[in-house]
Amino acid sequence: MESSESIISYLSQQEAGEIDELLMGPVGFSLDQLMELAGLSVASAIAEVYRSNEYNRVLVICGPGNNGGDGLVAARHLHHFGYKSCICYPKQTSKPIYARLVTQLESMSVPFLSIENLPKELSNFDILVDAIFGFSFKGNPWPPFDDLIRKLVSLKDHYQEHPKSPVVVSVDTPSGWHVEDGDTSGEGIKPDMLVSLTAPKLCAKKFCGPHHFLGGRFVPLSIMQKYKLQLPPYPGTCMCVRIGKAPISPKFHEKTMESDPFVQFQKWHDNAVEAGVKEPNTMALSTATKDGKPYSDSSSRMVSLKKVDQGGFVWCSNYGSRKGREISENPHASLLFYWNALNRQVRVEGFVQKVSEEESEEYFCSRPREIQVAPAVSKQSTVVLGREVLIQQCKELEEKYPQGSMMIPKPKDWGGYRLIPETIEFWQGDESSVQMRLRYYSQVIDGRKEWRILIIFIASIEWLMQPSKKLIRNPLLHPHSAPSPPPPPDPTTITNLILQSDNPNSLTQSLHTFTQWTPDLVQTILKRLWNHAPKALQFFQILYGHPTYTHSPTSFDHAIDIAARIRDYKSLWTLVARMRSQKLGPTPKTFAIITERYVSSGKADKAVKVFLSMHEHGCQQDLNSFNSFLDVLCKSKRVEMAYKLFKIFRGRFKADVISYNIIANGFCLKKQTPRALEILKEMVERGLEPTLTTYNILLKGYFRAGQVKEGWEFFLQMKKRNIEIDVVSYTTVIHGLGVLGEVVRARKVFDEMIGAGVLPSVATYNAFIQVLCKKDCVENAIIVFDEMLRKGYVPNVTTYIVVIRGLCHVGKMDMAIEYMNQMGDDCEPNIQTYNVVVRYYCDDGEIEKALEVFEKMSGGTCLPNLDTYNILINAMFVRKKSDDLVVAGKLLIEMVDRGFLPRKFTLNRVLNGLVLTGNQGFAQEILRLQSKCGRIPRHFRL
Ligand SMILES: NC(=O)C1=CN([C@@H]2O[C@H](COP(=O)(O)OP(=O)(O)OC[C@H]3O[C@@H](n4cnc5c(N)ncnc54)[C@H](O)[C@@H]3O)[C@@H](O)[C@H]2O)[C@@H](O)CC1
Ligand SMILES: [K+]
Repeated sequence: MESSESIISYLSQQEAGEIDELLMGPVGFSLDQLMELAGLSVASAIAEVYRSNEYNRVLVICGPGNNGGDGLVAARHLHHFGYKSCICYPKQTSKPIYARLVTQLESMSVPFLSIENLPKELSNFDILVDAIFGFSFKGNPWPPFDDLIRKLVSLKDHYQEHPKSPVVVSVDTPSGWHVEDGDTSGEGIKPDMLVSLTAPKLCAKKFCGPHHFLGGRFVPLSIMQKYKLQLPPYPGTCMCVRIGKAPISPKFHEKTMESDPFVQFQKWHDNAVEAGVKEPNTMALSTATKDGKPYSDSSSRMVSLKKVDQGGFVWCSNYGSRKGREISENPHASLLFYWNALNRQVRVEGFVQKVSEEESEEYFCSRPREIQVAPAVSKQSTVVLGREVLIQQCKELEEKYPQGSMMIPKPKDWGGYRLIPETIEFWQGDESSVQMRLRYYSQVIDGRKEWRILIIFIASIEWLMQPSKKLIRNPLLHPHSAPSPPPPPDPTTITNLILQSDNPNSLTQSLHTFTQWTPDLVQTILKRLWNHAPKALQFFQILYGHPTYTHSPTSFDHAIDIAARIRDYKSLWTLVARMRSQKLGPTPKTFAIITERYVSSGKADKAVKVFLSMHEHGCQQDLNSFNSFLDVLCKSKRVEMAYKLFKIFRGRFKADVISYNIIANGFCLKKQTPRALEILKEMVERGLEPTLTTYNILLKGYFRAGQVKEGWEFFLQMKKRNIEIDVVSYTTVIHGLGVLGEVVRARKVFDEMIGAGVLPSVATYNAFIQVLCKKDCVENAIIVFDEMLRKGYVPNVTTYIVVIRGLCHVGKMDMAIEYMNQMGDDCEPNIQTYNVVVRYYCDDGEIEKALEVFEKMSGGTCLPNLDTYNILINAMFVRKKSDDLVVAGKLLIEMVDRGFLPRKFTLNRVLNGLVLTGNQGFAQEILRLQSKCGRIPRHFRL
């Protein structure tokens, strides 16, 4: 046995065996006892590092010996700690001790999975516990353990680039490693955590994962002495102790933050202590005079944190000091902690109160005597006659209150202060360019203080604007080198900055200082903010005031569309006026957007007025704008209104074949093919020739109206009359036949078109795949999808949606998600894709998974829309849990915040639910929200 440089002993295989025999011989332990304690320490160590709310699903893989037994015990404790344990125990022994462990787990309904039933990828789990082999392992692992170990190895390879892969925790030794020489091949498992039992084995020297713990708190002094064991002491009542330092700067992610800032502070403080930060309690205290102007009338100094609890942050001081004086005239102060080793900072702002006299008394008594003396003699911040005088005073005090006799009394003007925080902000430095601050701020709701969280991404804009610091060169030193180009602007970073900002002034400043705006960049950002209309409009407005950048007509159209979508007609017309004053429009396209939005919000009459008044805004109506407007009306099934208008104005605008096609299409959409035919007859009578589009419209009309026979006849006629049938005609027939249940015929047409010299388009494939999903089976749809890929087609978002929906529909959710994950950069999932998945998860009662997808959307480039919110809110009533209703309430608040109007029914349902489950306070908040939406219920009382 040898002791490492950091006073830890490592055991050889033989020593481990000997100690084992001693423990169960002369020392008097039974095997059950040792195993119980070992398993408990493994579970405790896991719980210390991997919290059950982030890492919940655990698979414990148990080997044939005692190491496996430890695993069984650990699984039981983890279950009680709130984890979801699963066991894989392929070589169960009949020895009673193991049989009992198995019975215990079975009685708790902990599932046992056979090797065959293990998921192919172990990535379904958050934690994999390797309890396969311990210190008695020799040679190479035999089946089936060789395969299991290989799985653990390849998992690490496969998931190296993936941020969320399961962590591997090895019990006593990493299985497959030589007990003394470690991972000699270099191809063994690489656990993230090792829990050494009794004492680390020699192989543990080679462990280089982030978490090494020692467990098995049962070694008596006799064994310690006999083997000269040097081991770290177990703190307090802990079953395990960390060996070595905690990893520096664990990843900082908003999802892992606590909802209570005091709990979060404690967590970071603990990390600082574990990481060996020298003075984790030291903080800078800043105070100010009454009208505290910065620099002149404020002051900072380091003080030591005495205590932190839900009441606030406490430190002690002389009340007569400068800080004391400043606090007495201005109770606002701030604290700043900086934990260098972790690159973390916490800022606390709030106001300060003196603690009670008793509390101060208590703090004073708890101080070591040497520190009691100083405040007792010093009058802080007053001039002392000399060092000697002070030393003399200390001496006198010591004589007056000799050690061990009377206590030194607390000086009158010494005591504690408590800062009651209003905001607490956590910051962690990061390698990446986007850094995050998390700010908690308190709000009083119904007399109760509640914490809200604000996530702020920083360094983004400045970083975008300047060449990175490393690139800055002194032009005098490098006269010939071209200035480094600034890094390309990143729309995601800017979008996040806008989403997270709660301060319009600083956002304006950031966006204005950036000078490289282009219409493309602005449009990308507007698109990303599509489902957060208020933010999108704020962004547009800020850039409208930009010193050098001017919006393009397309950006104006985007902004107008967004304003119209949330029915903010005032902003809409302001934007139109601005467009005009800048001589950028409004264009016919602008009016197409405006009229479409009016029509879709049920204001068709208003839309007509807008169309007829276009010229008053400086945009003359013409045939194109007339046709566009007719199309808007027809597509929203207002064909009668369109037809009336058409009859009035066809002379004025000289209606063409496109106008007639639009009206005919309008009737087809309403399944009125005879009316469509009438219109077309009229057209021919007026001397206008039908085009291929005209025929395709009719063809589609027949199928839409369910007239398969007529549709088919018409198709044959088209062929017969030598009309050059195009890919649209074929796609229409394939889709039409298929949707009406004629899958075999649809397939025949699909096969036939290539023979006829017409190549299917992606739309044709989409139509066919959809037909197969709906009327045949999803497996066949996937065959066609694969064929499409093989032939070099690039599927689009619709293709994926169709396949994903098909899979969801038959309950193959995992596969659907796989397809969604396959969608590349050029074809990212859009809102419809997400909504399909969210909807099916909700329908299956998998609310958590639905919320997980929702979270992913909220944090990504595709924000949720009205449908997403409606689907999720409705799902929150299924389980009849009061927590779910709170989530529903939060979703409501968020959707209104983003410019979506909830239905009255939805609002009332959530309100009722909250009241019935005793959430009156929150219900009040929803009620306020309701008045904000202008939808106050008539018969509602809290
Ligand atoms: N202080 C101690 O001695 C304690 C030991 N405990 C645990 O007990 C472990 C040691 O237990 P065991 O001695 O039962 O042995 P292990 O659990 O290390 O495993 C040995 C088992 O694997 C089999 N085996 C050995 N080499 C193999 C190979 N190449 N391929 C396939 N199978 C192989 C053996 O037949 C035996 O069944 C420790 O690592 C620790 O986890 C704890 O339960 C409690 C206290
Ligand atoms: K192991």
